[in-house]
Formats: sequence, C-alpha cells, structure tokens
Amino acid sequence: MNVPRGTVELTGVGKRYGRKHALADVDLTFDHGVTGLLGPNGAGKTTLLRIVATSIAADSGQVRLLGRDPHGSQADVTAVRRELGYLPQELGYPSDMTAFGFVEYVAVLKEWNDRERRVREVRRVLSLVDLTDQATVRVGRLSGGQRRRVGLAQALLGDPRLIVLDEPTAGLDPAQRADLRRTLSTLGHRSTVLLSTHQTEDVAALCERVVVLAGGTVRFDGAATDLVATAVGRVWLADEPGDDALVSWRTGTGRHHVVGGTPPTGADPAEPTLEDAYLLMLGPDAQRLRAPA
Ligand SMILES: Nc1ncnc2c1ncn2[C@@H]1O[C@H](COP(=O)(O)OP(=O)(O)OP(=O)(O)O)[C@@H](O)[C@H]1O
Repeated sequence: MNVPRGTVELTGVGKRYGRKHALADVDLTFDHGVTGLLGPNGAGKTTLLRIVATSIAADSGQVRLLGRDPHGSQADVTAVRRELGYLPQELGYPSDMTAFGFVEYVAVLKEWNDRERRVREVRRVLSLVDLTDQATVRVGRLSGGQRRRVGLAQALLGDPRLIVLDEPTAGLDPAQRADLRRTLSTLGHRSTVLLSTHQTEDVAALCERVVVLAGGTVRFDGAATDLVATAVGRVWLADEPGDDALVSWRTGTGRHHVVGGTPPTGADPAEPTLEDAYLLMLGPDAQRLRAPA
C-alpha cells in the first residue's frame, strides 16, 4: 500500500460523553508538518488527540491513520501504534525511576528488545529534549518542565511518523519552550505532528497550520498567517480602552491594545498577533477565554 507518510484522515468524526458532545462532525486531514490545535477549555482538543492516538474510539464517522483503520484488525492497530508517539495531557510518572529508566521502560513496552539499540535510542531521545545531564536523576526530583520533557522524550522513541502531543509546552519556561520549538519544527519535516496548546505564541512560532476548535467543532483550519490576516484592521493601540472592544488591556507603554469594536479616538492601527485573531474568531466569549498570562 502506497500511503503518504503520516496521513491522518478524520471524516464526520463525533464523540459523546453521555449527553455531552465533545466532538461533532469533524472533518480534518493531516499530513507531514506541525499543526497546532487551539481552543478554549472543553473545546474537544484532548478528545481529538486521544482519537488520533488510538487511545479512544470515535462514536461516529471514520478515522484512518496511516492508511489503516486504528480499531480494525489487530494487525492494523499494531501497525499504527508502532508508528505513533503520544504525549498525553497527564502522564503518571513513577517518581522512583530515573529519567533514563522511565524512557527505557516505555521503550521496552514498545518492543525495543535489543538492549544495545534500546539504550542508544533512549539516549538519543533524551538528548533531543536536552535531558542528557538529568538522565540519572529520579523523575520525582525533576522540575515540572523537566518531567514534561521526559514525557516528550518517550513520545519521540523510534522517530514516529505520527506524533501527538497534548500541551507539550505546559510548565516549560521560555528558554525550554524555545528549545522545544526547535526540536518540533525539525520533526515536522518528516512526520505528522499534532499538538494542542493554550499558548498562541507557540502556534505562531512553530505551526504552519492551525485548527481552532470550540464546542467540539472546527472554527478555523488553515495557515497560521491566514488566521492572523483575519484580524487585520481590527486591532489598535489607543490611549483609551475602547467602549465596545472585544478585549483590551493596558500595555507596558501605558497605551491600550484594543481588539475588535470601534477604534477609540486617536487610535493607531496595530499589527495583529495570532492571539488577537484567535480571540476575534471566538467572539464574545473571548474575554472569558483569555487566560491570564
Ligand atoms: N472522560 C470524560 N467524561 C465525561 N466528559 C468528558 C470526558 N472527557 C472530556 N469530557 C468533556 O468533553 C468536552 C471536551 O473535553 P476535552 O478534554 O476534549 O477538551 P479540551 O479542549 O482538551 O479542554 P482543555 O483545554 O481544558 O484540556 C468537555 O466538555 C469535557 O468536560
């Protein structure tokens, strides 16, 4: 079968928890490159990523991963999982294991049976996330950001064609986020990387494609630059906060960054950011959704 490397196809995908529609009629196709999933709390991002990571099944619609049905024959499921790296939103870490020991443990589960190759691979992925110096430190003694990187390391074992990362930058400091961006953008040349985040700057810096989810449906799917373009002419710097602005805040210069609404008197047009465009896309709920920095 000649399947493009890393293809994910979701057609009319729905998922309910009881009466709650976590996802409704989602059509998305992904190929290699880095795609960022943005959306407010409860938008359905984790549900979507869990479906792509074969952790749960959709209730409706069709899911094809790497040209296979991920809940089809055992051979299909195994073939997909061999090509998949997954960092869940919450990963329980045995605190007594070292960083190396934990990643090696996952490598064993992933059937890296040859000890020499396995050790080499564990070292490689620890180095990719800049944890070589912490390899022998117990996970319980690592910082939150370092632990997140241990989680990322296990997702990179075997250089998977499909990499699913649920909030990989959560808990990382700015320097670590910059390092992670470098690692992920390199991976995107070869693999399909799907990541969710609440950090619009990460998406702007890293993802060529953005999918905005809200209420379980796709609100935007396209190039990050096209999302930013939707906000041109709707963002200002002004001395006043704006009477009917969607959101506005006082910047370090003392002027107000005004998003949406009518421009206050004397306002100067400002270059929109991806966050501005995202807030405008979500509309009146934006105030509630703008998490404190
Ligand atoms: N196991 C579950 N049982 C019941 N409801 C669930 C379950 N998992 C998710 N939900 C609900 O489904 C909806 C989508 O949740 P999901 O975790 O996919 O959103 P999210 O976009 O990842 O949110 P967050 O940004 O807060 O992580 C929410 O309303 C959530 O409460």
